[in-house]
Amino acid sequence: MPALPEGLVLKGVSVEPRGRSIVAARVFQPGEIIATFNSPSIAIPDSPHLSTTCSGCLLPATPGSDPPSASQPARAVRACTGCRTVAYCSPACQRLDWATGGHKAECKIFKRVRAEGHDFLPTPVRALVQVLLRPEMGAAMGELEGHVDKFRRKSDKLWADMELQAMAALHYLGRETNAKSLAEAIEILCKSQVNSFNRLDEDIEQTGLFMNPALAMVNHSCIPNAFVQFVGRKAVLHAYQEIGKDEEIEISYIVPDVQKLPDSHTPDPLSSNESLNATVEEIYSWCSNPLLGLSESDKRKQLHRRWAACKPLRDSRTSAYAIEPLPRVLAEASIHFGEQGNFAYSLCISSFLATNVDPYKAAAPFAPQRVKGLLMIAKLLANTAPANPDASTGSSKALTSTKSLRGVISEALGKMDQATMCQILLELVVYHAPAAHSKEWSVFREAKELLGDLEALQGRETEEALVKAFMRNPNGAEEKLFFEQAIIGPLRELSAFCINILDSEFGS
Ligand SMILES: C[S@@+](CC[C@H](N)C(=O)[O-])C[C@H]1O[C@@H](n2cnc3c(N)ncnc32)[C@H](O)[C@@H]1O
Repeated sequence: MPALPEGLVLKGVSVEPRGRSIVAARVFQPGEIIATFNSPSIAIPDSPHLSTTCSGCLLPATPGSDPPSASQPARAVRACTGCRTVAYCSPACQRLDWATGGHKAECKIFKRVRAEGHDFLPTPVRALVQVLLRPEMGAAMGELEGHVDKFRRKSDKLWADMELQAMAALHYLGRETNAKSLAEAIEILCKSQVNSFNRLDEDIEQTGLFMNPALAMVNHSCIPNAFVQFVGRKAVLHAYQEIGKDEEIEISYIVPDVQKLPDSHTPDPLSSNESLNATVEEIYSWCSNPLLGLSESDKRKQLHRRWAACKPLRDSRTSAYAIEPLPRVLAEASIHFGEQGNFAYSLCISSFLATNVDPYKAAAPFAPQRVKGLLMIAKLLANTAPANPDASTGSSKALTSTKSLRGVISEALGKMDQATMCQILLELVVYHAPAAHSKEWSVFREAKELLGDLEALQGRETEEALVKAFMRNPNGAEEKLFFEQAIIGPLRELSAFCINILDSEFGS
C-alpha cells in the first residue's frame, strides 16, 4: 500500500468499480493544503517541451519563452552534458533532477536515443523507462490499478500502440524483449494511464505527466471537494470546500471543456438549450485555437468571426456568458487590446470576466483563474492611471468632448481612484494565491512586489488604512460599504462597457 501523508486514511479494497479511496482524518478548510505529494514520483514535461523546459524545476528554460521580470530574472539554458537532450536553468536544478527526478538513470538511455537519430522519447515511453530504471518507483506502483484486460478489450489499435511503446522502452534499455518482459512493461503502461495526471502548469499552460502512487488513490467526482496544483516537482492537493472528518476526498479527473446547458423546458426549438448545445459543440474547437502568433489583421478577423459565432450564446435567454467558448473569446479580446496598448478596453473586458463570467465558472474565490484575473485587472489599472494616460485613447479631453466610447470610458476612469482599486485587488491576490496554488506561484510573487511599490507611494495613508481595515475585517458593515464603493461599483461600471466594445470593434 502506498504510504499516505498525515491527515489522510486509505479505505476500501482494490475491487471494482471504485476500488480504494482516500478519506480525511480531520476537517480541512476551503483552500487549505490537504497534502503535498512528491516522492516517489515521476514529473516530466511533454516531450515537445523537453528542450525548452528545465528538467529540474519544470519551468521554461529558454530565456525567450520566459520574459524576465524582477521576480523572475532571465535564466540561461544548460543542456545536460551527458545526453544533450534535457535542459536545465541552473546547476541546482540539474542536481535536483539527478537526485530525485530520475535523470541520473535515464541519461544513458537518452544518449542511445540520440545515437539512433531521435531527439526524444514520447512522454509515456519516457515514464515507462523511468519506472523500469527506478526500483523505488517500480515497487511503489506494485499495487496500483492497471485495468490491463479492459485496455486489451477496448481497442486493437490502443493495444498495438502500447506494445510498440513497451518494445521501444525495452529496446533503449537494452533489455531482452520476450513475452514476460513485454507483459510487465505493458502492465506499467496501463497503470500509468490509469493513475497519472496531466501535469498542467497553471502559469505557462504547458502539459506533462505526473505520477505518484499515493495521490493516485484519490477517486474522481464530477462535483469534487478538492483539486490538485503542480508546483515544481510536487503535486499539492487543496480542499476546494470544507471537507469533514471521514469524508472521502475526491477530485475531478476531467477538465470540462464543453459545458452543457441544462435541457430547457421551453417547447420553442429556437430558444431551447438543445440548439444552444449544438452551437457550442460546433463553434467550440475553432473558437478555442489560440490567436498567439497570428498577424494583427488576422487576429482581428478571427475575433470578428468568433464574436459573431458566439451570438447565440450572447442572445440566449439564460445568460450564457460563462459557457465556453465565449469566455475564451472575451479573454482573447482583452489580451488583443492589451497588446495594442488599448489598456482601457482590455480593462473593461477583464472587469466583465471578473464580475460576470469567472464567478459562475468557479464558485471559490481562490479558484486560480479568478485570482489570475484579479492580477490582470490590477496591472491594467496601473496602466490606465491618470498620471500615465492611455496612449491608445489619444487626448482624453478631445475624446471626452465627442463622447465616443473611448471618451466615455476615459471619463469614467478619470473619476475612479485607480490606486486604491489596484491595492485592493493586489491584497486579494496575495490573500487567495496560496490557497489557489502556492506562495511559489509567480502570480503571488508579482502581486506582492506590485503591492510593495504601491504602499511605498506617499500621500495615500487614509486609503491604505481603509484597505488594510477591510482586509482585517471584510464582514464589518463599514468595511463592506468601502469595498462595495471602492472596487465592486467601479468594476461593474467598467464591465458595463464590455459588450459595447466588442460590438463596436468586432460587430457586423
Ligand atoms: C487513479 S485510480 C483511483 C484509485 C482506485 N480507486 C484504486 O483503488 O486503485 C482510478 C480508478 O479508480 C476507479 N474510480 C475512481 N473514481 C471513480 C468513480 N467516481 N466511480 C467509479 N470508479 C472510480 C476507477 O477504476 C479508475 O480507473
